[in-house]
Amino acid sequence: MNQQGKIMLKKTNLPQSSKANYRYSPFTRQLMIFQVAIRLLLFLWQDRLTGNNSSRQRHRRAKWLVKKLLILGPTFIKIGQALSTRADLIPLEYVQELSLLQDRVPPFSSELAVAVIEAELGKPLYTLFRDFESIPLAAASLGQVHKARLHTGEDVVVKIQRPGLEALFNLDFELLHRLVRLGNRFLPKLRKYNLEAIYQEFFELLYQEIDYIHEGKNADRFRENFRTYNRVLVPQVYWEYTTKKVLTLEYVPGIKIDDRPTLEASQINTKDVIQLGITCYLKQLLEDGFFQSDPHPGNMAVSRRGEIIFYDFGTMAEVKAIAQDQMVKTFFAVLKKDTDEVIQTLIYMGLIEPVADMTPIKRMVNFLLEEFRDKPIDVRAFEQLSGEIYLMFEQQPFRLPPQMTFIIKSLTTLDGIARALDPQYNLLAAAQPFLKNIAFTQQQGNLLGTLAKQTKNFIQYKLNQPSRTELSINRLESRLELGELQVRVRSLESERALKKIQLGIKSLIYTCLAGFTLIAAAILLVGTYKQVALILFGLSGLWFLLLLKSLINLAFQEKVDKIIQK
Ligand SMILES: Nc1ncnc2c1ncn2[C@@H]1O[C@H](COP(=O)(O)OP(=O)(O)OP(=O)(O)O)[C@@H](O)[C@H]1O
Repeated sequence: MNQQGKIMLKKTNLPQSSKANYRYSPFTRQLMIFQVAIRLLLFLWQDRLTGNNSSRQRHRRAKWLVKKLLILGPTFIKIGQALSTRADLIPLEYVQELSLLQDRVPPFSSELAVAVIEAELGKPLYTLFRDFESIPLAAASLGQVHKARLHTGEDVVVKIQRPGLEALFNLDFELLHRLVRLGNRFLPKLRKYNLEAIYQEFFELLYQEIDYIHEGKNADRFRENFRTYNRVLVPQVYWEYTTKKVLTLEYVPGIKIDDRPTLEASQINTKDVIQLGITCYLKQLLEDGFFQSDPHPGNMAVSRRGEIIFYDFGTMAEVKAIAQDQMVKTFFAVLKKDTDEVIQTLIYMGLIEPVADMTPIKRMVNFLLEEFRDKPIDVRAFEQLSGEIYLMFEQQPFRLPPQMTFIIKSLTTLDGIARALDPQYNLLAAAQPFLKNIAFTQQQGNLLGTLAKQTKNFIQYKLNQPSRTELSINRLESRLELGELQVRVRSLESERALKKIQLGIKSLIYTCLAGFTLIAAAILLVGTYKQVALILFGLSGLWFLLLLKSLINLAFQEKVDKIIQK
């Protein structure tokens, strides 16, 4: 505080947002959003028409979209980031490009930050804080974090929402809803994607993120869940300095969790950090059913004493927690690659919906168990899996519950962090302490019984492991049984063949119509009906165009078939 009792605000050197308030007229904003949507649709239509649907082209289009989302600002940056976890909704190339979409939004000025604090807390800044650092510790698309000190001497961080953000969200979501309704009305092909449900999902998700009271409550719940873990730190919330747009938290500094050189220089055992990180995540997911759905490296840090600090509780997800003996059973089911048991647990947790034909889900879980059990999780392998799903569900879109996609994304992110710390690490080995912890700290007879039984079964299973030849025959057998590969592929093949026949017949009809109208027009032209002849010429032109479109579709279909057969 300076002599006049006012806090001096140093000017920040960081570039500041020119459009800090995001005030647009509804008309201008509608124009901006609709322009991007229409251009994207036209690009996609053009690619489809010209058969230019290569992965390179999709990357090009996705890069263009990322640029536009950045220009459209916070709402769209957040939607893009949320979409980047949805390999079940959008093509892989878009997933890859959108996952590079960072909150590269310049910070807003400290004067604006102070104005928000004073308006929200209803008091001048100097009565609230003894010190307030004008240069933010971090700035993202939704808000920025400033360090401050209370009059009682405690160091805190103040997270301030970007001015005008809520109004922008309201306007953008209203316009997006309008777009969804228009799409459903005029583009019937879009209906099968159930855009309304996707819109609702994103709407709820993003509105939660701009309510800091909600975030503070999440932080309290998370801290309570980890109260017996003395190596986990969750900053306290200062509720008297918190509103929907201002969140004041205890200042808990740390080293960024993936910063291996600094961790090693501070003599922190990185293997220990990995084990603790995995244990914390498994606990969140399995024991509490309440987990951080976006555990990126900025949301976790390590204290000088090796404790893990969690920041940011804006995006928490919930699943049904499972009983501990079920957890042990599932753990062994993963070890034994028992697809059915794993699926039963996923259904119970609400992560998979039981449907009549569980074949694709079984294939997916089987693939995951094969791919990831003993190896590091590789995003590319997940992409390969999504590729298979895309192929199978070309005609019938397949949606995973959002929680499942959060878990997959979280696991791949955590895996990336763990590998940055120790390239040799193994997920299952790192998960052992968690299992031991639940088995031996609770001392429940029931649980120990399950553990003993499962261990005995597992040893028996290991002893009865078939030879390599038997194993490959079994695998072939189970693949046939699981995927009913031949039957399904043939059914897709026959659907594609049917589509080609339809296109062939269409082309034939258009050829006949074009030929017939052209001849009729030529005959009438030499007679007295010149005006009718002109109309018929125009009509034959139209048939030619439709013929051209159907031939292009046919060529496109041929190309797709060739790619699939490769
Ligand atoms: N309690 C805290 N103590 C110390 N530093 C903190 C604290 N909370 C946040 N930070 C710092 O601020 C950064 C951003 O915080 P946080 O993730 O909560 O903000 P955000 O606006 O939600 O960002 P994003 O959306 O990118 O995750 C953290 O990475 C951390 O460096």
